Amino acid sequence: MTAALTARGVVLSFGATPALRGADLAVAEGEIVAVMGPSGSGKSTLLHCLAGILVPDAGEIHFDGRRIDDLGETARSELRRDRFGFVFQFGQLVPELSAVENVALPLLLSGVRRDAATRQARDWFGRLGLDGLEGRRSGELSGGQAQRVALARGLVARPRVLFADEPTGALDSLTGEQVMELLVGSAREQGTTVVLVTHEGRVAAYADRLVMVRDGRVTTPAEVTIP
Ligand SMILES: Nc1ncnc2c1ncn2[C@@H]1O[C@H](COP(=O)(O)OP(=O)(O)OP(=O)(O)O)[C@@H](O)[C@H]1O
Repeated sequence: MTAALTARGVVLSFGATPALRGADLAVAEGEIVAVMGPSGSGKSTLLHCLAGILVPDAGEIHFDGRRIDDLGETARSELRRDRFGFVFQFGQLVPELSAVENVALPLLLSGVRRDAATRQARDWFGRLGLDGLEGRRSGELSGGQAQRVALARGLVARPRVLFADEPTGALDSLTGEQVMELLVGSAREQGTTVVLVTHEGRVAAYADRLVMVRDGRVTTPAEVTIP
C-alpha cells in the first residue's frame, strides 16, 4: 500500500489537557477512512494535525512521502490550499457570497481566473443536484443543500485529500445519506483520499476502513472489542 498520509506517534496537548497521546495512522492513496470514538477522544485534533492545521508537540505527519509537521505556517497553508479540501459539520459557507462564489473560492485562492473558476464551480451544481441554486446565499439554502455546496467547495480544486469533520452531523439521516453518497461517489471518481470523522455508524459504513480513537490513540475496532 502507498500511504498518502501518515501520523506517527502524534502527541498534542491544549495546555494541561492531553488531546493526542501517541496517535498512529496510515491512510492509503485513494482510501476512505472513517474515524470514530467517544466525544473528546481526540478525533478532530487528529484530523487537524493530519491536515497541517495544528502542529503536534511530538511525533510526525507525512504527506506524499514528505514530512509536513515541521513546515512553516506559510508552507502548511499553501499545502492546505493546493492539496487538501475540507468539509465541516455546519458547511461554513461565506454568507455574503452566492453558492457558486463559495464553490469557486478555493480555485480563486489558487490563482485560477474568475471566469474559469466560475465555470468549474458551476459544473458541480448539476453533479450534486443543485441546479438553479447557484445564485442563492447560504441563508437561502436548506441544510442539505448548503452541505452539498460545501462538499462542492471541498472537492472543486480536486484535492488529494478531503478532510470531512462530521459532514452529516447537522443533517437528518436521509439527507446525511444523500450527502455521503455524493461525497464518496465524487471522491472515488477523482481518486481523492478521504479522512472522515463521524459519530454515526451508518456514515462510517461508507468508508473502506474504520479506525477508533480512544484517549488520544488510534485503535482498530477489533482491538477495542477484545477484553
Ligand atoms: N482549542 C482547544 N482548547 C482546549 N482544549 C481543546 C481544544 N480543542 C480540543 N480540546 C480538548 O482536547 C480533547 C480532544 O478534543 P477533540 O475535539 O479532538 O475530540 P473529539 O473526539 O473530536 O470530540 P467530539 O466528538 O466531541 O467532537 C478534549 O479533551 C477537548 O476538550
